[in-house]
Amino acid sequence: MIIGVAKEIKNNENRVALTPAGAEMLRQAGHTVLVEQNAGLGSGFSDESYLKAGAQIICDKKQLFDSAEMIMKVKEPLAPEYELFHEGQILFTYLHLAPEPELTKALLEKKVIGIAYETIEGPHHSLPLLTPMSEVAGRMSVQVGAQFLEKPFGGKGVLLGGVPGVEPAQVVIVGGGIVGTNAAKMALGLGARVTILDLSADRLRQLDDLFNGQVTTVMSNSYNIAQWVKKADLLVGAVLLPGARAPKLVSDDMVKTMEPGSVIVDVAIDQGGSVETIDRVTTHSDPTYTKYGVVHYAVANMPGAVARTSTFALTNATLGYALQIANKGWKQAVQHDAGLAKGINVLDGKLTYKAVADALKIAYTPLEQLL
Ligand SMILES: NC(=O)C1=CN([C@@H]2O[C@H](COP(=O)(O)OP(=O)(O)OC[C@H]3O[C@@H](n4cnc5c(N)ncnc54)[C@H](O)[C@@H]3O)[C@@H](O)[C@H]2O)C=CC1
Ligand SMILES: CC(=O)C(=O)O
Repeated sequence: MIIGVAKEIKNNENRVALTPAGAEMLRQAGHTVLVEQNAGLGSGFSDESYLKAGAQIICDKKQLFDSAEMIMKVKEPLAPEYELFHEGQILFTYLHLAPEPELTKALLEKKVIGIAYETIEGPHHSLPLLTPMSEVAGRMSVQVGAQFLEKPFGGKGVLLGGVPGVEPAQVVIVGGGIVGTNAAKMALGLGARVTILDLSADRLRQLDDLFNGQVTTVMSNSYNIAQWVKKADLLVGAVLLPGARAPKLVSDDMVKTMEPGSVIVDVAIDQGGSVETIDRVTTHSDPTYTKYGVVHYAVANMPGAVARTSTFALTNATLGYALQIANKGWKQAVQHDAGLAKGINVLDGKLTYKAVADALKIAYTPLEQLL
């Protein structure tokens, strides 16, 4: 198979979908790997390192897209990329289609085979290609939250851990999955008080065990969320209903009860965001805005800022799937791996992921009907 690795164009997106090691493994399996010029630079990989691994460097983005049977990316395509796809081309990347009607329309019109990292399933409904970036973003949420709590960054001037004689800050995390757990680890490590709300009583039990009672676990409902949002110095949005638009769990009225200079980091923004006062996606170059005196951070590609760590973590998880798709062809690969099949969101002009179809009010076609 001819595989094209595109350079990312999103604001401060420094990750790349394939490392030189991955290029070498695909080459050894008999595939042709085309890498867009400078695609790896933001993660510390030179064009020479890809050439040494047996890849070819392509200077022209259009030529790369025209030649490749499978395009590997990190982030969802942006408008200037929509035109570059061709019918039957495989796109292997994060897609997050539920909040993206224009992108979805473009991929359907182009009849692209869109395999979304974030909906591929592993054992027990785990999300193996989302997990590594959720680990990164969960950890970062506390790092960036701590910074924006500082006065020069618009915050109330509170140190997460406090100091002897001065109480620590209160971190409230809505959603106790991978992002939530990693945020809690960092916040506890810095000495903050931590509360996690989740819908699943089993998950709350696991968190209580995992943190040995050091975090407060609370059942998620609108009453409890309102109580805890009011107390939060740092609020982290970390919910997910796979594929679907994130539920707006934190209302406008709840945010109004927060103290001025408190901070919200809504990690779930890539699925549309879980906080009502977040009405726009922010970027690494302009990461925050203030509403009702509260600092809002809503960057949809947080791991792009720590690209070297993130690229290794992401490609550790994606490469095996890329090899399956390239070696067997997409159809056989999904027929052999039901978890990989869950990644197919669009195929042959049809929407094949139910939660996305429901969010966008587009007809849903079960994948099995198209195989
Ligand atoms: N902004 C960024 O750069 C990044 C964003 N993300 C996003 O972070 C979000 C969370 O991802 P993960 O932690 O991996 O998901 P996860 O599936 O591991 O955890 C989600 C948790 O939310 C809980 N939940 C669902 N509905 C809830 C409700 N009403 N109240 C409270 N909890 C509820 C679930 O029970 C689950 O424990 C996703 O949208 C993911 O795409 C992940 C990585 C990077
Ligand atoms: C998960 C995701 O959207 C990201 O890593 O950017």
